[in-house]
Amino acid sequence: MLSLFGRFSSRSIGNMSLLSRNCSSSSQYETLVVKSHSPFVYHVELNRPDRLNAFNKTMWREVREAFEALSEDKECRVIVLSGSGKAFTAGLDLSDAGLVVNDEEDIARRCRTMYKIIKAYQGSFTALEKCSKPVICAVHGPCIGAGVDMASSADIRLCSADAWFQIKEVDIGLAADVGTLQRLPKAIGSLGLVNELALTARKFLSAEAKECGFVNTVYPDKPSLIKAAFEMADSIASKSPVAIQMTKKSIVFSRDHTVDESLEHIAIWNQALLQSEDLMKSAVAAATKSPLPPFSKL
Ligand SMILES: CC/C=C\C=C\CC(=O)SCCNC(=O)CCNC(=O)[C@H](O)C(C)(C)COP(=O)(O)OP(=O)(O)OC[C@H]1O[C@@H](n2cnc3c(N)ncnc32)[C@H](O)[C@@H]1OP(=O)(O)O
Repeated sequence: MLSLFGRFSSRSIGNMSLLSRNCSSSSQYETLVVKSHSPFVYHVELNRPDRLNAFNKTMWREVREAFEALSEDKECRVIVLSGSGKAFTAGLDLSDAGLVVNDEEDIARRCRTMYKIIKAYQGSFTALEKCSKPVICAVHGPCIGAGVDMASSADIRLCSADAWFQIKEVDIGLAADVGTLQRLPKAIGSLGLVNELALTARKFLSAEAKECGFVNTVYPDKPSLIKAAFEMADSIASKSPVAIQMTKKSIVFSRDHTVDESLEHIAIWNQALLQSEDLMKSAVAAATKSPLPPFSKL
């Protein structure tokens, strides 16, 4: 495997298929730490700190597997995503991108292989959006290239003051292709700013990320960021999982559909979900000014 850039030497080259292996949410991963943090709250930590959590082939695969597993895990109601070490992520692993793969001579065959890789990498971040549980993305330090794609597919973004973001792809000769150009305009509501950031690859700092609405809140440092992310997660986990999962589903659906289509979508779902025991339990708690009751697993 050739390195895309000589300076980023190849240290760990994943040799497993992009599209293989199913893990449960408690499985051991090579590039992630996935663990239960508090009742119904899971922590997914990008864990290649010596490579600044750059995405090698194994990490691309494991991210998809982890979020697909957590989506089905009844012990999980909400997920905090963060990075270990000094960066959230330096983006694509330039020594193990999986993009210089082709020994096939024919262009059509090479294209087919490349298409499958791009679709698989897209699927890794779409797995956050498709995950039935909300994902809170807590960014510290550099968040570059694929990192912005990943953060864009989370439901809530928080960051520390030292966080900085960069849609770096044009600097390495790529048009970003795993979600930033599709999701960021909808997250920050300014196509003009997305154009500027994606076309110039200039860095934007935590204050600008907050100002444009990409992150909700900026915390002074990583410990306070992580603490706040888990407090938010605990609050979400205390609520009806029926209500939380449907709220996420409806918000994601509504982003990409008309108001009429989205109202129809929630009406069809809620004709069933309004009959859930969670509604009655929550309504009684509200009426009697009692704390929320425990909810059955979902
Ligand atoms: C189908 C395609 C799908 C997705 C495409 C995504 C595109 C992208 O993600 S584009 C962005 C690619 N990333 C970069 O260009 C960032 C490169 N890194 C840096 O510029 C710097 O490392 C830094 C983030 C500014 C941090 O600098 P510094 O604090 O000085 O740390 P370093 O000494 O540079 O890095 C420490 C260590 O990590 C290795 N490393 C850093 N980034 C990457 C990377 N992207 N890929 C592989 N390895 C990386 C770096 O080589 C160092 O390793 P040593 O062995 O200690 O030298």
